[in-house]
Amino acid sequence: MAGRGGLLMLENFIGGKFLPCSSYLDSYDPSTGEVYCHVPDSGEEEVEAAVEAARAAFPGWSSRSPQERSQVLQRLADLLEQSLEELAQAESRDQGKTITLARTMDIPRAVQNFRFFASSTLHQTSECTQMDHLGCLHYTVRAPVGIAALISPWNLPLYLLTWKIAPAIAAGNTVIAKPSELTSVTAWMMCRLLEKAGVPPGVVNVVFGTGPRVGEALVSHPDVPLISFTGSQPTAERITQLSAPHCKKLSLELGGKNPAIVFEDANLDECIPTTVRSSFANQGEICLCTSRIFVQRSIYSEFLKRFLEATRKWKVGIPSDPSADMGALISKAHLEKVRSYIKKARLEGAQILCGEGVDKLNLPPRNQAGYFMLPTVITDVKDESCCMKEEIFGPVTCVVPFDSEEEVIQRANGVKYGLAATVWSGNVGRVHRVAKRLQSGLVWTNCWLIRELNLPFGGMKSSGVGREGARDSYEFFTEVKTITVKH
Ligand SMILES: NC(=O)C1=CN([C@@H]2O[C@H](COP(=O)(O)OP(=O)(O)OC[C@H]3O[C@@H](n4cnc5c(N)ncnc54)[C@H](O)[C@@H]3O)[C@@H](O)[C@H]2O)C=CC1
Ligand SMILES: N/C(=C\C=C\C(=O)O)C(=O)O
Repeated sequence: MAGRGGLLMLENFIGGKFLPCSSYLDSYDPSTGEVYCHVPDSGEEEVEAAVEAARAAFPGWSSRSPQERSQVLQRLADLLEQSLEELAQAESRDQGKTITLARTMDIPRAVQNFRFFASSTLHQTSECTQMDHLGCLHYTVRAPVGIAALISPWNLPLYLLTWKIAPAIAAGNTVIAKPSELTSVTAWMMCRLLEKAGVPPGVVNVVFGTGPRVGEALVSHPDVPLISFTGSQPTAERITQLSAPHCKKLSLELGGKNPAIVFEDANLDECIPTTVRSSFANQGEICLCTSRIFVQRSIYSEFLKRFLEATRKWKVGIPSDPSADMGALISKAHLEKVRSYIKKARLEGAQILCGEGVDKLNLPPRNQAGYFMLPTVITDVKDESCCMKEEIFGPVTCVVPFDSEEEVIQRANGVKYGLAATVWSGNVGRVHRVAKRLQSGLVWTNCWLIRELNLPFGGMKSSGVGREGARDSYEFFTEVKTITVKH
């Protein structure tokens, strides 16, 4: 919808209707630094209306059969797929990611999320045990919980939001989604498809705005018993505090400081291009991205030389350029934060081998104020450095040598996060041994980001609470009851 100054103006989606808001936020095109869209700056009033709509829709939606709900999800997947190109263009512009990534990863995965949970929800079973000596049979039943708050970040906007909406509504809940205020457009576009897909009014409500205003009103609302959140650890702490008085169910998917461990028997022809991708895909703005690369000393020099060559070929370009490997970072503030880590590394005596401050970035005049930076490789950095400890969430990776298996396991585990590790080795015994000892919710060996949606996804330590996936999401979005029958 065109609004003030011909710019796109989004509206909240509550009870099946698009509703204007009394105030709006500016949303920037990361590739130019210009305002191109206005996003509702919602607050308590909008949350109250969304809760009312979600509450009214719950009895009807939760009493439909899984098959009926599944059909609605399948129709929504089909409609999203029919709009794939339009959604990909919008996601790329709104987030700064390349059009290629939006086309081949973000939007296809959003479609797949609905298809996957439309199917998996049909195959959930409950438990039953016998106690014949007492003449008892025990079984479990599961029921949707109620109104779910779904809060998502800006890095994979529709991908991560639909990863929450799909299982929540498949299980019979009604939802209030709050996308990141920095990337709201594709969620709003999805709302335009809900009625046609057969989603009844009030089953999916979307309120736009900032975390401190609308986010906090949502998570502290007494009639919202469960919260699924993906984002940063400080925000997760705040949400935990606000929800604690109500004992809400929480699923928290947080950040990472993910190690790649490259042993001397690794296949470098596969390892190097994959590790460039795992470090810099989506501008390094994926919680699963590699940011600490431990390389066995005997191959360290060769690895570094080849890794740098490959990184220099990783093309930074405007998001609409189909040949670009990397687009713009999400915001000016985020770009400055990422750059500040390079400055700190320099002050600590680390070497910046390529990228920020070393190589020149060529951009068209229109994009000079965009939030671009080059993929950056740091070496000679200590494990205690903030670049090796903190989540940078940008196109920055550190490469350091190691000597033994035991040493590298200790060092890889020596951070507060525990989300995703990669292990590169041709020795199958070592791969299993190391994977087992890493403190990490996910370990990819000789590959990265191959997702099996059935299996648990999530992190340990400060990387999160709970898991998502076919069974895990179903369990989170339902309440279980154990029934004992004496016969
Ligand atoms: N999945 C991940 O691991 C992600 C990690 N991050 C990390 O977080 C850093 C900051 O990025 P942000 O966008 O500020 O992440 P954030 O955690 O503040 O934002 C994520 C979502 O939470 C909402 N939110 C923020 N404060 C809230 C509050 N008090 N109550 C309820 N909802 C709230 C935001 O509006 C957004 O929808 C990044 O630099 C990166 O390090 C960011 C995005 C995703
Ligand atoms: N949660 C994030 C990525 C998830 C990817 C997936 O489910 O495949 C993130 O980057 O925040």
